[in-house]
Amino acid sequence: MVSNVSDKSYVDEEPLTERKTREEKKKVQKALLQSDVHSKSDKSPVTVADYGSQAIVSYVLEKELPTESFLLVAEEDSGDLRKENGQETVQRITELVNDTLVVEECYTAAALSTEDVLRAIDSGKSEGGSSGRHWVLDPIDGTKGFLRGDQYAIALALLDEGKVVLGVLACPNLPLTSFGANKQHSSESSNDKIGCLFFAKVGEGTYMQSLDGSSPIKVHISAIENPEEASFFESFEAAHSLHDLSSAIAKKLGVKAPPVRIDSQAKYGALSRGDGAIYLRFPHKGYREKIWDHAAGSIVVTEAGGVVTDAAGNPLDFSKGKYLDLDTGIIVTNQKLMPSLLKAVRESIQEKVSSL
Ligand SMILES: Nc1ncnc2c1ncn2[C@@H]1O[C@H](COP(=O)(O)O)[C@@H](OP(=O)(O)O)[C@H]1O
Ligand SMILES: [Mg+2]
Ligand SMILES: [Mg+2]
Ligand SMILES: [Mg+2]
Repeated sequence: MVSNVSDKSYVDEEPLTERKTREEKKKVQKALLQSDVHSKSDKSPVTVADYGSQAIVSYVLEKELPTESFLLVAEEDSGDLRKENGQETVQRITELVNDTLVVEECYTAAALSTEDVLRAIDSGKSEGGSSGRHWVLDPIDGTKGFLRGDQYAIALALLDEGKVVLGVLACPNLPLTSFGANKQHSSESSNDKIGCLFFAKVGEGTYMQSLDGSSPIKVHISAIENPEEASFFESFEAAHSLHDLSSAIAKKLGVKAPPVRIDSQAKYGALSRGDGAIYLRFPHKGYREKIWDHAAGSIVVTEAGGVVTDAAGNPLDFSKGKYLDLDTGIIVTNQKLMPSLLKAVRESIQEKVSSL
């Protein structure tokens, strides 16, 4: 639920020229991506944009925070790029990074070398943990969505003594107005202005602004108490979350709307402004969730009044290093719906186990 709907600039339709520019940019983006996609050892995709984003955020954070001891836990590393056949890709990333930094005038003094870029990527090698402060970065969350031209997010959080105290989520393809059960998953289908930035600091609430810089507005999670009126989010990718289990849970709960499937932590952002009321995530057996996939999103939701837990109702523990130790899955909703959601989750999991 957006708390200040009187801000007209926020809900205006995108002018035709801007929409054309956006469509042009997307065409360029797609053309770039064809040759710039690689496969990691776990078979997941990584692109020059993932590496470039990590290099830029890491470089800028270190420049902006010179007095802090700088520890960063980030998804990507330079291992594959340093191999013999990685040279061309590093060159490409370095060009993209320099082109991007040039836009920000204060970073134009000297172009970064390929070694500077590799070093910036590798600044993200911290393991995290329960002591001190750690930045946590997913340079592109939802790479598969990014490749499809759908939703993705750049997700940055700050951990202090293992607790998330700050979160920023940039969602370049998320419409500024609602993105719920009544909208299709692809931003191509929408005439709304797109590009949202969510940010939350512990104790201070969650705010959203457009990525091109409108003034921030405070956002709140849905206040829906009746599950029949609720809609729920889940991963677009069936490989990332058990769609049949979430469908059983939704049915048990009485949710009528079909699932809204979108990629990335854009789900947390959309939830924080009340686009839907529930987020269900049940990875296939054996998958271990990483902190960068949830740190920023979880504070964006909790500061907007939501609750984020594992399937047993435990809060997420970000103090154990790179991985989250979870009971089965992650569920998110408002405080009123959480008890009945937990009950539906528990019963559906039991039924699934006993049917095996
Ligand atoms: N088998 C799996 N099960 C659950 N999550 C997975 C997965 N394989 C990859 N992921 C994670 O799911 C994230 C995307 O989440 P979503 O499904 O909500 O879009 C990926 O982030 P990246 O795209 O940053 O690698 C990746 O970390
Ligand atoms: Mg990835
Ligand atoms: Mg991710
Ligand atoms: Mg990623």
